[in-house]
Amino acid sequence: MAVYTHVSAEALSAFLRRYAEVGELVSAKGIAEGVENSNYLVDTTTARFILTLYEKRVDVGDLPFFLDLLDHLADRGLPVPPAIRDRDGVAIQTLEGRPACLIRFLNGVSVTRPTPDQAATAGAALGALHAAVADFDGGRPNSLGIADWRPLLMRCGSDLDAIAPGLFARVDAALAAVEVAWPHDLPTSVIHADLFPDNVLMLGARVTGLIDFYFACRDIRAYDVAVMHTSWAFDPQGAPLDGVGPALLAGYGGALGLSAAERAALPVLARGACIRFLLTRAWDWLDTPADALVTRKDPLAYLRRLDWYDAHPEAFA
Ligand SMILES: Nc1ncnc2c1ncn2[C@@H]1O[C@H](COP(=O)(O)OP(=O)(O)O)[C@@H](O)[C@H]1O
Ligand SMILES: N[C@@H](CCOP(=O)(O)O)C(=O)O
Repeated sequence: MAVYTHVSAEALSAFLRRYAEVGELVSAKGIAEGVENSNYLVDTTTARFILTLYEKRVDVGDLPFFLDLLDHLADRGLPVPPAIRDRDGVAIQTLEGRPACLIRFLNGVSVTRPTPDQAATAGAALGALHAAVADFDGGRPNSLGIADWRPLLMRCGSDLDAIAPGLFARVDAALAAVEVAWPHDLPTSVIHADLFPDNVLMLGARVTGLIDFYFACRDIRAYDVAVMHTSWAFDPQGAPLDGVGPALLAGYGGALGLSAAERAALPVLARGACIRFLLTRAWDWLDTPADALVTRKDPLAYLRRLDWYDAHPEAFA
């Protein structure tokens, strides 16, 4: 469960009074999913909201970019949850000493074993997102992009071998190969950078919500497709799901299209995405505070994906 900061009922009641038409607090529960921020499901006398308190990896200076991006995407009809503004028009608040936003609740559930139909509509939603940001001027560099992976590997160091014997050497070698082959001339744009199944809300095969834009940044657009492939085309343990990867690419291709150069780069982009999530999961695995209500995510599920991509060069043909 991701609740790092505890919010008292008194503080939350006072917080909600900053907003017009939000009503009085009825209940608040810490949300089990998520690992980055503290999230609460808040019911009031008028509606349901998500309360997010921003934690370790979110820089408060980046919040205006994230919120502007959500407003931009919502204006273009994408199912994203804008932050609610208070009576003074302020979206970014402080609660229990942390930056915090009250966010519109969206219906839907995230799938753990996507079907090809669900992957196709989710891929199309990423294509629509990339189309919609074509006229969005904001941006921030990717704070977990390829240049950050080797420093993160070195920070984890030999502790990686406590997770699995030989893990440091395996990731070191895989990263060296990715660094050599990384493309530098593909189209860039604002990307989500973390569009895992748990960040897409669905009803059946309909996408009802795209959430958790707190890694959004400017980077290689096809890297976003690769991140989706690594997270959608496998079960949570890292075993491939029949037909899901091709359906995802077809959905994205139908909405926006992949150039030959982008498609050719997907194998290295996907291996890079595996390394990124393996390393951040490993760091969290080694570093999670003992009293945090958070379920650590398995780094080795991304080692299995890395092995699978190595063994299946035809995956993106
Ligand atoms: N706007 C929203 N509408 C409905 N549920 C949401 C919304 N935002 C977050 N959630 C729920 O909260 C969970 C954690 O949110 P998320 O932003 O992924 O957290 P984190 O940033 O900590 O990873 C999601 O998996 C989802 O269940
Ligand atoms: N998606 C990443 C971790 C970020 O957590 P999220 O709940 O915001 O997606 C992973 O699974 O390692």
